Amino acid sequence: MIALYEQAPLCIGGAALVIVIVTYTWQVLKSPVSRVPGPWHSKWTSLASKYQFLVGKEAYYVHSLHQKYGPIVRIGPNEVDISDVQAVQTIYAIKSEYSKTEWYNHLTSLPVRNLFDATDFEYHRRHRRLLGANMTESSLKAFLPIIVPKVDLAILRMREEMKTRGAVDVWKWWLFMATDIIGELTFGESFQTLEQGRKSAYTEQLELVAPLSAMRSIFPNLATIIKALPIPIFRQAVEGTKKLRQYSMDSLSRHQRLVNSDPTRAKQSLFTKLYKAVDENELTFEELLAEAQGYIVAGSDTTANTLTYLVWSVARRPDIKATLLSELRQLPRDYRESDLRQLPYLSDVIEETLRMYSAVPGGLQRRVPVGGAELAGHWLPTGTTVSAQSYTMHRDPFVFPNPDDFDPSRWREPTKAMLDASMPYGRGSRVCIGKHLAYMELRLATARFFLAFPEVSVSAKEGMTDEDMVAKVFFLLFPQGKRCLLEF
Ligand code: HEM
Repeated sequence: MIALYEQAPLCIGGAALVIVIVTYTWQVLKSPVSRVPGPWHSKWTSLASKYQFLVGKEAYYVHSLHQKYGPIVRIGPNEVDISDVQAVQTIYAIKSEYSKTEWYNHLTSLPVRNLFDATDFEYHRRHRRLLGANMTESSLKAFLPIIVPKVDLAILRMREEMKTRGAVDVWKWWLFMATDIIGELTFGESFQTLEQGRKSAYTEQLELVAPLSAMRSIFPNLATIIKALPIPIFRQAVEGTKKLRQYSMDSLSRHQRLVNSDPTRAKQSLFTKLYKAVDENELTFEELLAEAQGYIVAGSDTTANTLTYLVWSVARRPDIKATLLSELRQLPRDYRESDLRQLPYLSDVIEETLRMYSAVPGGLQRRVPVGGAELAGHWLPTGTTVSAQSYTMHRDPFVFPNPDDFDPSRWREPTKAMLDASMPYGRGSRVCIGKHLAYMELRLATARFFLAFPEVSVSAKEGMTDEDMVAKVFFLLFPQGKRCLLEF
């Protein structure tokens, strides 16, 4: 009797465990998501895809699932990825009711939300309206006097590096260029990485913060504990977060004071007009700060990596380079950015790069709205996480024949199916706000680069091989060798 009494806690614990397991099993098995095709383990856990995210391969993993299971695949008990045009049009519609998931909140450590990570529709709409006015094709023309000299300086620095090193790391210089451009357009002053030839302190801090962001996005609860532990890599990340915030606050305040005191002398930035919104209480300074920090991250690696893959892809294909050069050589000597918009092959090369090397190739997570939804032939309950990834959408062989070939000519007369499947900048109400700025930089840098270095080819110096260019994906894509050596 006494022995039984002593064992009671054990029995109660055991019974509770059995109840938990049975309830979980019951929930999993009755969930409509469990009927979506996918690997058996994804019914129970999303650990496999989380692991793939941490090693930079989730986009490839999900793509392989699509090749095996079809246009809709289960990647976790409550998570599916879809590669189906109709479903994509529903999920990422202009007036979509599919909100971004909390995953976006965990990706950044900002105390208030910004355009990129906002999950609330109204908050996002208000910010998009305020920020959008400066990001149209026509308003961005005013910033060409800031952008063009930075492109030219990047080309000059590449020429210098070629002389001293015998090869040029274009990845580094495009990153410096894109960072300096978005830095000056945001803060009204450049990071001057092109001038100094090395990463800015801001970029260095961003890199230190990255491991914690990755950890937080995958294991949000664990990250809170890890942050408090004396592990150097995470301590540095916490310190880095504070420094980034301080730098952004100082720069924005400095620029704001200049704009308010002498608007004619202050350099125009994408945020100049927004100080008025702050004064009129349409936007808080904290929100403005969060937007500025978001712009630096969203506007640097994306454009730099796209340019890197573009020049690398063209440099290794003499036929494509010759066609591009013959078009570029017809430009007047004093050509303007508007002339570049008229060049069809330049545009085809850019589109093909965006197809094959989308800077954000993985799934863009959204939440199924209240009431559930029928997508790609499956009923998904309220709250299911759904995503589509450009990596897979851009490799449908029925839409893009020989999808692994870099073939700009496929864009000469794009089919409706091609346009429907394309999503390098996302789609709908959350489509990239920096898309016109990115196109501007891509056009200018590509034209300037190939006209300056028509003999460019891929370098084998310093052990550079195609392996360096295999892309890793931590939400953003980058070459795993963290370099791209070319020579001319
Ligand atoms: C080739 C260059 C670029 C590519 C491929 C790209 C791609 C994307 C993609 C795929 C999204 C959607 C993300 C999602 O739905 O989760 C996005 C959103 C965004 N991008 Fe870009 N981007 C590029 C350049 C830029 C630049 C230069 C900026 C500078 C301001 C920028 C700022 C943003 C912002 C703020 C958002 C969030 C928009 C919103 O949710 O309303 N991007 N970008």
